[in-house]
Amino acid sequence: MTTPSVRLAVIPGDGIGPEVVSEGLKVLSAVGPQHGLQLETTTYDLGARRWHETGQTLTDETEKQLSEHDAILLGAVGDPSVPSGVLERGLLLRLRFAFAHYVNLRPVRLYPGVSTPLGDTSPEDVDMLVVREGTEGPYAGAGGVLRKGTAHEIATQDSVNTRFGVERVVRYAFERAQERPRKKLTLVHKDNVLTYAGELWQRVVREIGASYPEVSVDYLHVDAATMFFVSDPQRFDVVVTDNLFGDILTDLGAAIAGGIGLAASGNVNPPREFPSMFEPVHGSAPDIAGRGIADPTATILSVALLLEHLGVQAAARQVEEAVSADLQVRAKENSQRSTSQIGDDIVARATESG
Ligand SMILES: NC(=O)C1=CN([C@@H]2O[C@H](COP(=O)(O)OP(=O)(O)OC[C@H]3O[C@@H](n4cnc5c(N)ncnc54)[C@H](O)[C@@H]3O)[C@@H](O)[C@H]2O)C=CC1
Ligand SMILES: CC(C)CC(=O)C(=O)O
Ligand SMILES: [Mg+2]
Repeated sequence: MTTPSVRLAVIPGDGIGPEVVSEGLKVLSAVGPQHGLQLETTTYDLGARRWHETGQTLTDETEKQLSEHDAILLGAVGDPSVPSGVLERGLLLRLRFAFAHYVNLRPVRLYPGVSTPLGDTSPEDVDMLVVREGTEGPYAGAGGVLRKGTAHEIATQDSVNTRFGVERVVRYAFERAQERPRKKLTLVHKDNVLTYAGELWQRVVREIGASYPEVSVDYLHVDAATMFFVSDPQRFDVVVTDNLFGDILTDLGAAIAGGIGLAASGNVNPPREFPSMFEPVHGSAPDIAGRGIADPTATILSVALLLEHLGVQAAARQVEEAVSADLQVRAKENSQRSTSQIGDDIVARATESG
């Protein structure tokens, strides 16, 4: 069966972004066509270089062009030569908000053979799906500064939680929990202190949960959740949480599942009114950029999420199995491979099994 052609926008971005994205594309262009996928890729030069050259992060025209794609693959943005937040807010968050990426999907899975700081832990013990809200919370940009530069300066950063925004992400999380064997949903918040927002999240989970009687619901304060991620990861199946808590929890999730170089994510617009955007959980890692040592696995696993989103499940499994096989060999051989060597090896495994 031939799948219609897919228009993919590629934003390599900054730091290690271009290095890992080229490996993601290598895998995508090797595996996709085996499943009838015709890819039309357009690369967008956005990030620090462009900002220095033009003063622009993202123009309305580029945003419009991006919106005309079926999906986006992003490396990472952010560079020490650009004031903090300019690219992160002006490019990355702008896209997440403009394209209603209200689901920031972040699987936390320990692959066989991968070592974890948790010690003697098996893959079944770490298998969760974090559903992070992606368009609201403290990232919405509400707040401001009063009396700047004085001894009485006040900076506020408000957390925005709309009924509409909370409801749509919670409903998605219940849907995902419902389809998983354990059917468990954990709401993570801090409702003992953030009482207005926390109560809204609790109420929405209760109300929507009434339509999902098979899903068991649990609640943890975010501080306790960080502890249980490490001490008892088995207790988590699907986790739903706000933008900030989800950001922090998923770096921790990456650490317990073998490291930030393995953690994949998707910024998903479930109604498909806008292109969803797939990217590794990590940032631009300026400390290792340009040395060819970044691990591209997170980006390659993000490509698997992209394939799943495009409905080519068999291709997604093929990529994931190739990664899993590669990770098992890594564990045994403890070899130091370059970014592109890892990409080549995963392509070889994926295509020999395909
Ligand atoms: N989605 C995005 O575009 C994100 C962008 N950022 C931006 O990235 C820049 C750096 O942020 P950091 O807080 O340092 O986070 P980071 O995730 O870039 O790096 C944290 C640590 O993990 C290592 N690391 C990250 N990815 C790796 C990989 N694939 N292979 C091997 N090691 C890897 C880095 O070398 C560094 O030591 C900042 O400008 C930040 O704003 C941060 C997070 C997400
Ligand atoms: C740089 C931030 C805007 C994003 C981030 O850290 C993340 O989405 O994980
Ligand atoms: Mg983050």
